[in-house]
Amino acid sequence: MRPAATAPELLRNFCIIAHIDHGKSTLADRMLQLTGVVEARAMRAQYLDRMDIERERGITIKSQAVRMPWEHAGTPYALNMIDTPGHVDFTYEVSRSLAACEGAVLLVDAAQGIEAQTLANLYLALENDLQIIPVLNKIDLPAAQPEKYAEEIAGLVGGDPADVLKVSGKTGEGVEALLDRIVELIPAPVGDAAAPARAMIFDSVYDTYRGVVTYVRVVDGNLNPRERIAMMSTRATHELLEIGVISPEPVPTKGLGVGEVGYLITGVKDVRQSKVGDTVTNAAKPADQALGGYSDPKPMVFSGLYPIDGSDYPALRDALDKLKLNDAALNYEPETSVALGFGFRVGFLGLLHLEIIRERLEREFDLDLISTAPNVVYDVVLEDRTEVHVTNPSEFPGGKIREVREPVVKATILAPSEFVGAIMELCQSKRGDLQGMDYLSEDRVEMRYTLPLAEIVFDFFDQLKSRTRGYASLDYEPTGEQVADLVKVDILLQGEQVDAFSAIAHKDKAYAYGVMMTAKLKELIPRQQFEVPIQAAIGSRVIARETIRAIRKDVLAKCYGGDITRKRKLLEKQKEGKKRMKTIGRVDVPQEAFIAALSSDAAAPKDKDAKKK
Ligand SMILES: Nc1nc2c(ncn2[C@@H]2O[C@H](COP(=O)(O)OP(=O)(O)OP(=O)(O)O)[C@@H](O)[C@H]2O)c(=O)[nH]1
Repeated sequence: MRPAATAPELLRNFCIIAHIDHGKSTLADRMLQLTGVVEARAMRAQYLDRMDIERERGITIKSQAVRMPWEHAGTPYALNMIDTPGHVDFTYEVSRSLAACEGAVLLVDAAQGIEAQTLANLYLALENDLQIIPVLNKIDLPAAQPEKYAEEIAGLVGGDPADVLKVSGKTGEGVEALLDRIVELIPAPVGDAAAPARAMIFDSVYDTYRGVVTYVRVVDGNLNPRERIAMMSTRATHELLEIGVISPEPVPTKGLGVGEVGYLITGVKDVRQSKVGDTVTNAAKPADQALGGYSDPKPMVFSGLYPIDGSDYPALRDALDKLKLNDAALNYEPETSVALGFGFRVGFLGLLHLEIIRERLEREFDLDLISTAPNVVYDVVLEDRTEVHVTNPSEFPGGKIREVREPVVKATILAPSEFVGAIMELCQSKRGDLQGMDYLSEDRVEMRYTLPLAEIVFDFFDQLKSRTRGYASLDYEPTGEQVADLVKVDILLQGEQVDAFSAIAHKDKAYAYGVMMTAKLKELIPRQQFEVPIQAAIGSRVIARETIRAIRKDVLAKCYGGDITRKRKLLEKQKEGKKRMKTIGRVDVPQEAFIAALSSDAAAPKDKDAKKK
């Protein structure tokens, strides 16, 4: 028998928000086990190895929203735990998950205290009017200081330090009390059961076997299997093939009512047809007004992706199309580069997103790629006030420019107070503006900066970590644009511009970029039969120059006389080598030189740790 919908007063929808590694997944696993959703025996095999389970069941579970039964004071409740990604790149995903909940468990490592993402997530939760349950985790650790951090948290969210729950996701201590607290404190969802159905899409994933699986939270009315539903933004209608809850596998139900969280399957094949933030309604009896949606995620960082082997171009296009099915935030357009041939200009949410996509393309689709140095988006206003949106440095307009605007972020840095000086120095060197500073306790400080996105995209996080011996944490969110003194630096080989190396830089840093790039290319490009000047220029003004001296490369020099076949072989080989060269003007540049120059320390994204999930 398929279960019927649950009454709203018996439902609790919550999420767990935490800084990376504070133990969210471990606590979630423990809850699944304590509520009997996953048996203790199966626990290890299944939940700690999510990828396997996804493959086995042929549905992408990712535990976006798991329903758990929990009895409190003799009454059976259903708790929906909604997953939120932890990294800054995906803040927009966090906020949409939060919109599906009434409460949040704010989880803090009892040995670490509050970190930057704890704050960022807490603010998002407060903006969504969620009931916050503060919890200290990992109290089993010898280094845990629950009393100290309970005070820190109480100072932040208000309330009595004694009310901060103390748990261990590892041993399970305190987790039952937490489940009880969720029932007691988090409000039951409210909605109009008699109104036309309205359900908010908070996630949608593509599954090879079942097509798109859409995760929804019902606000008003109800959705039932076999009826026709309509997407309110596009008016497209689909038949509801299956509807149900995840517990922990998909369980079809007789429908979903007010406040319920579950999944829908309609047989569409493209996540864009089931857009996150859209409202699902009943096609026969549609609602008048959509729920407040989310804004579309806007790509923040762009990079050119080119196959190393030009004949892989169609394969790259197919691979991107496939990834797009499951990632509505991925954007790309074909692009050609004199130096790199055919490829795509791809827009990402941030560097982590870029790295994930690149890695998936290489691993799952077996492609060898070059990616150009990532850049942010600039708005250039010309003298006649026309605006140009620049996603590729080589498109930066020449001629008279009135102003250039670049994206800025609001960054929050948390660190022990002894590092304040070091952090200020770093932020200053990155054109940061201190907005405010607060002491969370006597030895921990929160610093707020506005920084150009372009400055933190590269090695900011690495530098922050090294200057604070790993103690600082960082979070940031876009806050708009600012006018800045930016110029385009071109790199020229024998007077020919090489598009892949153009960069947009702040005026004070343009010279350094020019010197660095020309010196590096001098190392990488083999000597030619004529002299090759390498120049860096802003407009027509050359700011740096190196010269590769001429050489006559005679491959036959070593074979005197005789053997004609041997000579031929050498000449053949030389021809082969030439094929892998790109000719810029008259200069032959080996493919490897491009790869080496573009994946240099200066150009490569490095702040890896900033962004595990
Ligand atoms: N001693 C102890 N270790 C814990 C506890 N909870 C989690 N851990 C450890 O802390 C580390 C991070 O735990 P996760 O559950 O993966 O943390 P997370 O917040 O989900 O991390 P991300 O998924 O990377 O964001 C793991 O090595 C866990 O084994 C706990 O209660 N006690």
